[in-house]
Amino acid sequence: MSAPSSRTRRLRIPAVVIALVLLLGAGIASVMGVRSFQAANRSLEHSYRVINLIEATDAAVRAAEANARGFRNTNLIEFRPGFFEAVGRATRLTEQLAQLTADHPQQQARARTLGEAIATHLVALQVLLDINAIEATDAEVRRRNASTNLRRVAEINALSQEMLAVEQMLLQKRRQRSEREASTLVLFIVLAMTIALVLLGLLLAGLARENKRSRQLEREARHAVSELQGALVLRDTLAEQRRAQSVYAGLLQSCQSRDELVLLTMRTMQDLVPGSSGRCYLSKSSQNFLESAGSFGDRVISSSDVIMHEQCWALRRGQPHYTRGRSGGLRCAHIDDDTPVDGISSLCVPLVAQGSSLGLLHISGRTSDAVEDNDAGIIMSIAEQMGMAIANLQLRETLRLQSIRDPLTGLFNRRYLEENLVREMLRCERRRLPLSLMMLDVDHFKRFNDQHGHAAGDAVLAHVGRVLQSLVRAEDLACRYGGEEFTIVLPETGAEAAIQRGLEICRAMSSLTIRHMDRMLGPITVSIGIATAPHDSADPGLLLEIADAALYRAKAEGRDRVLHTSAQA
Ligand SMILES: Nc1nc2c(ncn2[C@@H]2O[C@H](COP(=O)(O)OP(=O)(O)OP(=O)(O)O)[C@@H](O)[C@H]2O)c(=O)[nH]1
Repeated sequence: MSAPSSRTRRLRIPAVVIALVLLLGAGIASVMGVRSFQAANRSLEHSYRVINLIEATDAAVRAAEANARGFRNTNLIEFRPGFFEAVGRATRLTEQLAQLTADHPQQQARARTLGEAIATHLVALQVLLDINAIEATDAEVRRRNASTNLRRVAEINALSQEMLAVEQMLLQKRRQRSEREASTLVLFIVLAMTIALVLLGLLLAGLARENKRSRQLEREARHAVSELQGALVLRDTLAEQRRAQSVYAGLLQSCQSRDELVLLTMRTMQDLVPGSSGRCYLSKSSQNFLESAGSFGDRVISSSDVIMHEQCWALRRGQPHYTRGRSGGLRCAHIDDDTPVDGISSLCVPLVAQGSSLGLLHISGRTSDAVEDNDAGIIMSIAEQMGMAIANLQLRETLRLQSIRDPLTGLFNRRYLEENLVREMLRCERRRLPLSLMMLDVDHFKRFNDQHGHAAGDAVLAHVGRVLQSLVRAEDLACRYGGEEFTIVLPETGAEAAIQRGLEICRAMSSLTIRHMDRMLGPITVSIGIATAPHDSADPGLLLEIADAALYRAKAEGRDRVLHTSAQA
């Protein structure tokens, strides 16, 4: 593409020079032609003037002859002036003829000869006017004179004719030369103009082609610039998205709860895919449905708050499921039927970690501005990180529960009790409210173990744990203190209320029927010792000891009872 255009460009200057030279040549030729035409006209005019002079001279000589003869024949005096006027005219004309033919020496020589002959002839004619002299002349002399006159007239005629013929010939030659020159000139001008016009036409065509090519290149350059700008914007967007993802990954590690994690994810999604909206569903442990845990954006598609596992293609297949408009894939059953289809894209991405399904990210948006390829990549990356974060959170929660819960009864363990008893006592003390502490021990548990076996004993302890959990308030702390001994912290509870609660527990335990290995166990009874702060002590360790002492006394007094340091039930 570049080689021909550069060759054309190289030829352009010589072509312009040639075209200009040809046009200049045509111009000069035109001027020269006009001048040559003028010169030819002048020489033609000159020839015509010479011819006219010859004919006028001849006419003047004839007029002189006619007047001379008229006078001699009629003797009328009127012929004399005409004669002399004709003689004078003939003499002037012969002189003019000699001057006019100065450009042609031979013609001038003829003109002079003719002038001399005419002059001689006119002198001879003048003799005719002198009648007396003629009559005095004898007949022989007159006859000789007449013969001489005739010869001179013939000579004058011959000279005139010769001059006329020569002038006609010159006229003819000049005319032919003028025509030849004119034809050559016209041919040259036509050729020069044609070549110049062809060259200029070719140049203009080349320029037009180049102009078109330049415009095309300009368009391509503009397109390339806009593509580059688009690429730069995309690069910036991707960099911003990478930065947001890295911030998200960092913050994920610090999330303390699923709610926090969902909130963070929704905000991040809002930033990363601003044109879309979405929801996050989390699985309920050991249940076959997912609940909406958070959302972002203005919803363009309506999806159920609770979805069954089988309602979502992504959950069923364990991989992302993408739909685009009416014809772009099957919609999941959790999307409401009456939501618009055309121009809407949606993407369901399962939240998976270590092979187990933890939830679902459902993103939707208008096809033009959301859930495109890049967005889908981001959403899947976010879903992957979120899945792992949820799994980590669950693991942490499990470990935390394991560290504070007793695995057999599900109640808090002794370490948790000791940590939280101090806090609860301080809180109640600040608010000037009482706090009761209950120590509970299963009666004759050794005997029970011995009769039914250790596994049956474990089953009883697990049941006791469940009963205690069901009988305490949410703010109470039910703990397994160790072995078959339990502790319940009752914040904001005075001695009376604590004793009532203890009695309820005793009744619930004695009516407990436990089935283990197809055998009915029980009934069981429990003994309970209670101490209340700040009445008994404001010190957690001491309060425990006082409650334990009350329990010891309850055992000593016959078991299956509740005993408070300050009162007995
Ligand atoms: N099955 C089972 N037994 C336990 C567990 N922890 C402690 N024990 C048993 O509980 C019994 C406690 O017996 P003791 O402390 O002598 O008291 P008791 O037999 O309950 O008699 P009193 O408390 O005086 O009514 C022991 O035999 C322990 O082995 C446990 O986790 N599971």
